[in-house]
Amino acid sequence: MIEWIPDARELADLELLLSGAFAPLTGFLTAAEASEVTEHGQLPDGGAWPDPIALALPREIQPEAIRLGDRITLRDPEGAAVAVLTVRELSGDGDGHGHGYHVAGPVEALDTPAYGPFARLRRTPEEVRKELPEGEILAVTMRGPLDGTALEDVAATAEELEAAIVLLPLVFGEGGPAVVRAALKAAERLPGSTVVAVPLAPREDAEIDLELREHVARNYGATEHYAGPAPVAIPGPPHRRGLVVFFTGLSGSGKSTIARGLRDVLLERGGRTVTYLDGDVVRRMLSAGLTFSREDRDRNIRRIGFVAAEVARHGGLAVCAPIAPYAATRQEVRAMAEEVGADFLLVHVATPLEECERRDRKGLYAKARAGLIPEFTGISDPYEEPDDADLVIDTTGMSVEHAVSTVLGTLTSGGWIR
Ligand SMILES: Nc1ncnc2c1ncn2[C@@H]1O[C@H](COP(=O)(O)OS(=O)(=O)O)[C@@H](OP(=O)(O)O)[C@H]1O
Ligand SMILES: Nc1ncnc2c1ncn2[C@@H]1O[C@H](COP(=O)(O)OP(=O)(O)O)[C@@H](O)[C@H]1O
Repeated sequence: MIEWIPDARELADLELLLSGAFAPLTGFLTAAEASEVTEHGQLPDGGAWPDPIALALPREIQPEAIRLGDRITLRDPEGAAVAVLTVRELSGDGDGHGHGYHVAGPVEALDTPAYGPFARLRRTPEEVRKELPEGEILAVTMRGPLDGTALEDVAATAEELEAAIVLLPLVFGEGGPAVVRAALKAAERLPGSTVVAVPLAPREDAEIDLELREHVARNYGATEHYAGPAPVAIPGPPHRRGLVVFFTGLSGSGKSTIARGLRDVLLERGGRTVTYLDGDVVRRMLSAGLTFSREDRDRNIRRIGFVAAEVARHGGLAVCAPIAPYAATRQEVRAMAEEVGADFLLVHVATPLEECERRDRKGLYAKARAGLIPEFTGISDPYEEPDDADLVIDTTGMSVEHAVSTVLGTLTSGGWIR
């Protein structure tokens, strides 16, 4: 049976497809529907629709594994089966790894109990419409608090139209619960108003975002839509934000030595909590039993990324120092950190192979050259040089202290430490 976990944005769209908030859509769009939407802002039947709601085939699933008519289970990250999608179309010009493919088809809800913050406020348009009074309905979509002016505007508009008010906090990502709290607060000032949480992920294009908000509002019974002001994003200062410092480089390049030195200096200075995910400790605990195949290296790096992002989610500073030879996997870890609102710093310890091999502290290169260790990075296994490093250090002829203070300099100039 084929099943997977769509990404956060796809899951949010899925919830709206299932609840009817994306009506008339009942599933993920085919390529033809999507191009009609993108080019003409409408569905093939002529109805206006702003955004191609698409579902990507995950890289680990081969396109050949998908057949028309297959029923695919879609799960949330905690494993709960959320919906079944019946495949109507598989489209795309993938690169052979399933990348670039999209799966289209109708979705059906499974009877999954709702959980998550404010789950009780995530109600379907049908339920909400039933409870609303006859007459005008003013729906307010919000991505942040309603300031005083906006509150006055909403109250005045509702009065003028003699409309009932529905507040629709648009919840997506870490900031979701705060938007619902803002809506509940606004509701106290707007008597008779109803609050319904809607998992609508923001769209990059402001016009599309607004149109989509209007569609959702209409489905919730709105005769009039008020788009709440865009939130003023004030990210905390860098020294309070979570940070992942991720060293990558060949074996013997100096990653662990610099990472340990950095950890020690940070602990001596104080002011930040530090978690050092030592490569050996990770391989012994988190990744026990994994080999050095591409799949296992990727698993290892994703596990490190997961833990580091959890540390950073709470404002901590995580230092990691695996080889991490694959660019795409390093990119995934960067995305994991950024998804929780943390910063990510990639440090490429670019000591050349010759120098690493000359050091050969553990005698591994000699063994690898002798063919005793298969798939050894740099000898018989690839290392993809980063082109997105925030800092590059070649430690050849450099003291350890100098290398550590170079990283420390970057942290200071970026404001992560004071
Ligand atoms: N085949 C092969 N290739 C590379 N390295 C090997 C291999 N087998 C064992 N070792 C030892 O394992 C250390 C690298 O582990 P990592 O977890 O950092 O590797 S990876 O990021 O998952 O690729 C690495 O340690 P460091 O020298 O600290 O980098 C090696 O000592
Ligand atoms: N400037 C430097 N920075 C880091 N390590 C250095 C430096 N100069 C020499 N070395 C030596 O290089 C070796 C690097 O080993 P290690 O830190 O375990 O590398 P990795 O974790 O990348 O495998 C150590 O023996 C270390 O003393």
